[in-house]
Amino acid sequence: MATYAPRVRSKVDVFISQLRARAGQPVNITEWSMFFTFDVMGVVGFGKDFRQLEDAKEHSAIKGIHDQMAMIGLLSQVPWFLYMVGSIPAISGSYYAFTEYCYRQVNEKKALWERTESQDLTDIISWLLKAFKDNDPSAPPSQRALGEDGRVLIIAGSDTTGATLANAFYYLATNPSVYKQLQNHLDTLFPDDRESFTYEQIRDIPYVEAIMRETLRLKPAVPSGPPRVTPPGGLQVDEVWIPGDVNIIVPQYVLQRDDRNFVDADRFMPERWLAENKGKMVLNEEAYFPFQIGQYGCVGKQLAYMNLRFAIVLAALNFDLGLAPGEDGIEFDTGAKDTFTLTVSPLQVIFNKRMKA
Ligand code: HEM
Repeated sequence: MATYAPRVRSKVDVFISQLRARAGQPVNITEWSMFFTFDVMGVVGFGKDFRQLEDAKEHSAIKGIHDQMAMIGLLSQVPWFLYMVGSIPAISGSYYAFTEYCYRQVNEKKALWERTESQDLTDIISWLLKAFKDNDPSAPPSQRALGEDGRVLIIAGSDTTGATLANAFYYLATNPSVYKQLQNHLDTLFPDDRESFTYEQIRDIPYVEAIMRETLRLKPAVPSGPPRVTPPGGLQVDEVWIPGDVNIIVPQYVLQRDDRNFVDADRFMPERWLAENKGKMVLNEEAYFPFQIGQYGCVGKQLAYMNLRFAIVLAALNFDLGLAPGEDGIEFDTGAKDTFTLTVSPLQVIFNKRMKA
């Protein structure tokens, strides 16, 4: 993870400088959050910069993924059908184009390795490629599976983190007292310099952690979670018997908003996660699992946190923010769709440069 920090930081710096250039004007923070997280995943996933932040527009390979997520959301309950549809260009359109793009990146890297015999292990796909070449038992079983891993990596890492960052900005813009408290806290930690801290210095700031946790509790980026299959002998859950080989889901969104698990469960209250309140406000921590748990739990959790920590801390140190005139946030708050990952609506936010205290 430590080797990713400078690359993530350099992308966050572009993100912040673009917000600075648009200070005082409405910014669609959903779009910019996605630019940021897709760019990061391109760089640390493939060693390929999509440069969406620099160009202020969506890369052609990524265009359309969000429309296609609707199809994925619907068909992921029938994985074999999704696989089949995803392979037919005429039906799957830009989803197919993105798949092809990812396969090409993996193939190019593989060819480069074969030509140069140098194995540059600075991005995630290179580790998978190395495992594949070494016939490691953990490796993807075929060239196609390797390409699929590349595709899944980008979608799983970018869409989720981008939606979470946009959600965090929504909560910060609509809860000014929380944002002020965050800024005061960070000002105390970094009184003289708002830019040159290390990742180590921001990786465990309780109020920042609380804001991320609370955002992921109310708006988990994979709201229903992937399906699981019951064991062949069936499964007893309290008084309910589920037969064997049945697909089930345990939706985070529902459990994480249940008053039996969290006091005032529908309200954004980051302070519930602070040590002094947790015992009273988090009634059942086992019901909190935005990254899922167990051996199939998200492999990218720490990378997601790194993106979010850098972006939230730098934004709070550099800007005051609020919803843009004419933006009430209602469509953003209520119109998000469960398309396997969470598809969020545009949100117009104004960032104003902070005066030096
Ligand atoms: C806030 C951000 C994120 C959330 C909420 C999230 C959540 C999840 C969840 C719930 C799963 C399903 C786990 C299971 O099946 O038990 C998952 C899988 C996965 N995540 Fe994340 N994730 C996030 C960010 C990332 C990042 C940054 C990466 C990049 C490395 C990543 C890579 C993956 C991969 C490769 C899988 C496996 C997908 C598969 O098996 O098809 N995720 N994630």
